[in-house]
Parts: sequence; structure tokens; C-alpha cells
Amino acid sequence: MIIWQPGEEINKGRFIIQGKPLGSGGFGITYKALEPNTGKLYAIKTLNSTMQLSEDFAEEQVKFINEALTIKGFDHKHILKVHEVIQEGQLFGVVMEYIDGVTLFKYVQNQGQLSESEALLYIDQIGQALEYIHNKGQLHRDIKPGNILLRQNKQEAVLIDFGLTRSLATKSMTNSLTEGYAPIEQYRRKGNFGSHTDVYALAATLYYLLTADGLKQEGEISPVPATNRKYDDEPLPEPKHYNSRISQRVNDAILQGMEIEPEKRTATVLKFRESLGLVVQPRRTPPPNPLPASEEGGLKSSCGMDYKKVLAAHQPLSG
Ligand SMILES: Nc1ncnc2c1ncn2[C@@H]1O[C@H](COP(=O)(O)OP(=O)(O)OP(=O)(O)O)[C@@H](O)[C@H]1O
Repeated sequence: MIIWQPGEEINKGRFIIQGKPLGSGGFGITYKALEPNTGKLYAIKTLNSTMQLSEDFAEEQVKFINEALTIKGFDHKHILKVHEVIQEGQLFGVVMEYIDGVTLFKYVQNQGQLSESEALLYIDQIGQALEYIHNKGQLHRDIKPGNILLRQNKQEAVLIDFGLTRSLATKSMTNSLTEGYAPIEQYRRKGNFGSHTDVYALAATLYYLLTADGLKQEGEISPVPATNRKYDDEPLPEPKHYNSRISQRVNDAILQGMEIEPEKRTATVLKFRESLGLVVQPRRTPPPNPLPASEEGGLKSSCGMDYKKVLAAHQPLSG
């Protein structure tokens, strides 16, 4: 099992691990690293210790690298930049832009409910990032305040963590999800997935930014999970219930974006942004075509390996 320690040199001394990990979650662990040659800071993500010990390690690492390949082709101001993939023993690390800032989740925990104008600014930015992703034929599927970083001292939101990103063409999805933000189709084995899937999570994120935890009782999840609404008849309190300063327009747009059934929900992120009053002129030019695969930024290996071929033979790492 490989857990990098503060001061440890990675990739033949190219990077030096800085302090404790930035964070870890269900499958990944993210480190802060310095590139001494340039003085630049990076974030490097690998699979975490649980995943390294799992029988599915090789398979999971392939998925992890594929996720990196997908994001590597993205170029958007509000999407985290992925630079390259490095290998250290049997472990692969994704080298990403380091962002000095806090997640929107932590920000709201510290500040409480945001003003409507501040919340809409971030939702507009992340909405534009999502439109870009959808135009590339992908769904993010894990939009939530904890996956959005705010750059320090700048009102600039950046979407991180693409662990659940899938092609729009994929009909059946794994059921990893975040309660409160995942729409009903993500609980179903073969759900009706589309842009509306990310609309639900974006609307739920706005709900959270404007209501914070609202009147949440201990043990409850805010916003009310889609399954509780659908099967336990637990209603979603309208945002205004928790925050009377929310305008009727924004209140209604959130509820429309969080409609349980996909068919009734706001269909696209552009329509959601319009319903919030964020798009003044309807767009007349068609969205740009996705680049053919061959033109997308392919991942370059610093040691000349073919990432698509590697890994299959890898066994779980032993501790
Ligand atoms: N590029 C980055 N720059 C700065 N901090 C980051 C960066 N990426 C992640 N972080 C920090 O690390 C924390 C954990 O992020 P990470 O994506 O590793 O895990 P997660 O989303 O909690 O879990 P998982 O991806 O395993 O489901 C984030 O909440 C954020 O605070």
C-alpha cells in the first residue's frame, strides 16, 4: 500500500509532497505537491488505501485513469485543469492544478446562507462549465457544494472531482451517488439520464447555498433526498421556507429544476440558467461541436507508456 508522506519525493524527485493530504474520500486521496524546478504547486490524486487493497484495484485504477483522460481534454475557466498522469510503482497519480481555496460546502458552513446574488454568481459559473461538459457529450453526475472549490479571495468557482463522469450515451450507470443531490434516475439501474440529471444536482446545490442547512434536524439530509420524496412522501420544503429573502423567481426555478421525474424537470442547464434570469439574450449561435477524439488532448506519459494498455495485469497492492 502506498501513502505518500510529507517531504517525500515523487516521480524521481520531480515533485515533493507538502504536508498532510488535502483530503480523501470514498476512492481517492489528494496530496499537495511542489515542483521544485518551477516552484509551482500541484494537487496529485491517487486511489486511496482501501482501494489499493481491494480486489478490484486494477479495474478501478483503469477507470480512474480514464476519468483523467476525459478531463484532460477539457479547457474551461471553471473546470479544474488536469495536467498529466504519473506512475510511482504500481500506483498512478493524476497531476492537477492546485487551487488555494475552500469548497462551497465549507464556505457555506462558515458563512451561513449566501445572498441570492452571490449564490447565483457561482451557479452561473458552474452552469457554464456544465454546458461545456454536456456539449462534449458527457455528464458530471456528482455536482454538489463539496465538489466545487472557491478560489481564495476571488469570486470564482471551479468544478473538481469527475469520479462519476460518464458519456451521455451510457444508458446504465453505477449507483454511486450523493444523497440530497442525486436525482431519482441515479437510484435506478436504467434511468432516464440526460442534461436534466446534472440540472437536478445544480438546482439542489443552489438550494443548499441559499438555505444552508435550513431547519435540518440531526440525522436529516439537506436537501431532502429524491428517494425520500418519491417513496416516503417526504416533501421538499420550498427554499423560501428557510430563507424569506429568496425571490419568487429563484424559488420557483429551483423547484422546477428539482422536479422528481426527469420528464417534468427543467431539461437543460441553459434553460435552468434562463429560468434564474442569468441569460439575458437567448443564444442564437449553435453550441460548438465536440472535438473528434483524435484532436482531444491525449494524455502524455512522462515515461512513454500507453495508459490504455497498462494496468490490466496489475494485482491489488499489498500493505
Ligand atoms: N485541485 C485541488 N486543489 C486544492 N484542493 C483540492 C483539489 N482537489 C481536491 N482538493 C481538496 O481535497 C478534498 C478532497 O478531494 P477529493 O476529490 O480527493 O476527494 P473527495 O471528493 O472527498 O472523494 P472521492 O473523490 O474519493 O469521492 C476536497 O474537498 C478539496 O478540499
